[in-house]
Amino acid sequence: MNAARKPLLAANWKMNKTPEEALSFWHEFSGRLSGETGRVEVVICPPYPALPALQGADLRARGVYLGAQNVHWESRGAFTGEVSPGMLRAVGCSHVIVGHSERRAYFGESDEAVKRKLRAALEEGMTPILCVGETLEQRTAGRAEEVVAAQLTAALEGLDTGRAARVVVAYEPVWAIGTGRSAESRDAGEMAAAVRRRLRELAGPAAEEIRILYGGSVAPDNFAQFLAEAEVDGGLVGTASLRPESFFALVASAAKAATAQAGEGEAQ
Ligand SMILES: O=C[C@H](O)COP(=O)(O)O
Repeated sequence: MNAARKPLLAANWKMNKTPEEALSFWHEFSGRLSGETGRVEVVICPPYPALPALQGADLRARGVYLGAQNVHWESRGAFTGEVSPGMLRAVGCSHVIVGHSERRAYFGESDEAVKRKLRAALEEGMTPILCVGETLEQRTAGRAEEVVAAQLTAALEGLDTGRAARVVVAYEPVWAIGTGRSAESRDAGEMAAAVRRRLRELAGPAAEEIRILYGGSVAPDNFAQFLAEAEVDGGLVGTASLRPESFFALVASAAKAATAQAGEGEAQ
């Protein structure tokens, strides 16, 4: 982490929780909050049908943001099953995940589609959380950095610096997602540093403002190690975000790390 960037923790519930279950989670989770959201940007990304229920709850009053897991790039039209950025805004979303590896792998989402989604989200004033990451095969072949750099280039090349600064990048090694096998924090730190280098090439000084998250089997017992890496600014969390107590433990851990870092900054 770096005191110059506010850490961000996003819950990606994937295809889990009805509106009722989402509200039940929120009541239990919010009951535990006591000021952590002043230090950490917390985002909850439920499935689409649960968005209105959470929009009607007191997330914003408690400093928590609402996000979506996907978006289409067009604003309206004959695109059966798709949802536009404006529609997400209308149900309270300020953030949206784009290019998650599950969307790339299971739904054929191309780099070009990811780029369009990212730009459409920015155009609507939303914060896109751009997911990048290599497969195990690519890592074993020593191509992890090259693959991630290409994904970043495809999504971000040509973006003006004002918009680029609003992007959040989530580095998620595909082999670590939902497997219980997280990356070693040192490897994640090295990949985050490689992401930052590529961002500098693509976005110049705006790169220093872009938060880089780690995702892939993040859990309360390993998260602090990732946050200790200089270029890791938070997490994109699947499984451990489904239970209020474990997601809160992650939020508390990030808030503690941010407080410690702010203290170090003041002491210098
Ligand atoms: O978006 C979240 C990631 O895919 C990580 O999922 P996970 O925490 O279940 O490994």
